Amino acid sequence: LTACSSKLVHLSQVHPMWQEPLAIPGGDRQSPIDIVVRKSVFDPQLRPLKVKYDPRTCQQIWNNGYSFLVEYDDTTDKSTVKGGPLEDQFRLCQFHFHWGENNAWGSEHSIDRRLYPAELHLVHWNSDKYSLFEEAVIEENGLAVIAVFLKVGKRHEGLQKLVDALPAVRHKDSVVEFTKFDPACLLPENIDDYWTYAGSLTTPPLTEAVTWMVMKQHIELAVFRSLLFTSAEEQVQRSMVNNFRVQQALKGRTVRSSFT
Ligand SMILES: CC#CCOc1ccc(CNS(N)(=O)=O)cc1
Ligand SMILES: [Zn+2]
Repeated sequence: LTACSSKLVHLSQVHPMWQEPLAIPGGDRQSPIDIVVRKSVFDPQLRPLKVKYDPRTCQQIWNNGYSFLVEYDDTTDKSTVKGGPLEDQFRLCQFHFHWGENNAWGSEHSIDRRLYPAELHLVHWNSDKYSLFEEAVIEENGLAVIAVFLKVGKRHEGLQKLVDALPAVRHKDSVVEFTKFDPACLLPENIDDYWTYAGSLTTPPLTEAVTWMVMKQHIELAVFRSLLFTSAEEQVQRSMVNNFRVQQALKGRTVRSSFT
């Protein structure tokens, strides 16, 4: 156990990939969580999500040693999400994935304890209230992340372009230009059915700034695990797998559903 400020952080919570900060901000709305379907509450006031993505805002892929991020130009409101549980408009800044070493696990959230082989996160920040991601990341209404579960299955044409670019970013800190990719192709057909709850980033800085929207419908693709955590120089190349955080306590939060 590590005592820090008023919070005791059990080291077993620490993900092997990185040491979690000793003082987790607040600590009563952490992510990810298991979504217990029978305990989720249908909220008829939840509107459909309105997603508008412009492929021209796609810029590059970056291997940050923990995942690979596809980064978008978020200096204008060209790629945004609003509606659903959101009071404001949120700009897309990047998307990335979490996956396991096999198909038995890899997702961060689970549905009635069911894990998926991987999970996509589309990260957005509140551009109605803040002018930069860095400002929004510490505000409780600052971020909105759309989570989509991935299952191993048929080839996904849209994603194949991304998978084909991954060998160029095999090593930590490598970046490759990547343009004209429409992230809407990663969304399931049905984005009206989702669960939503107040949570946090699942990677540092773990700030409790995220309105999560977890899609009920998953997408399918052939699997990728060709990435590395380590730089080219390091002798031992560790493959990048199991980059998910342990699940966190619900601490009394309610998970709402947009569907019955
Ligand atoms: C300032 C700053 C910063 C770090 O920015 C991010 C952005 C996205 C993420 C992804 N976290 S997750 N897995 O919850 O979507 C983490 C840190
Ligand atoms: Zn993530």
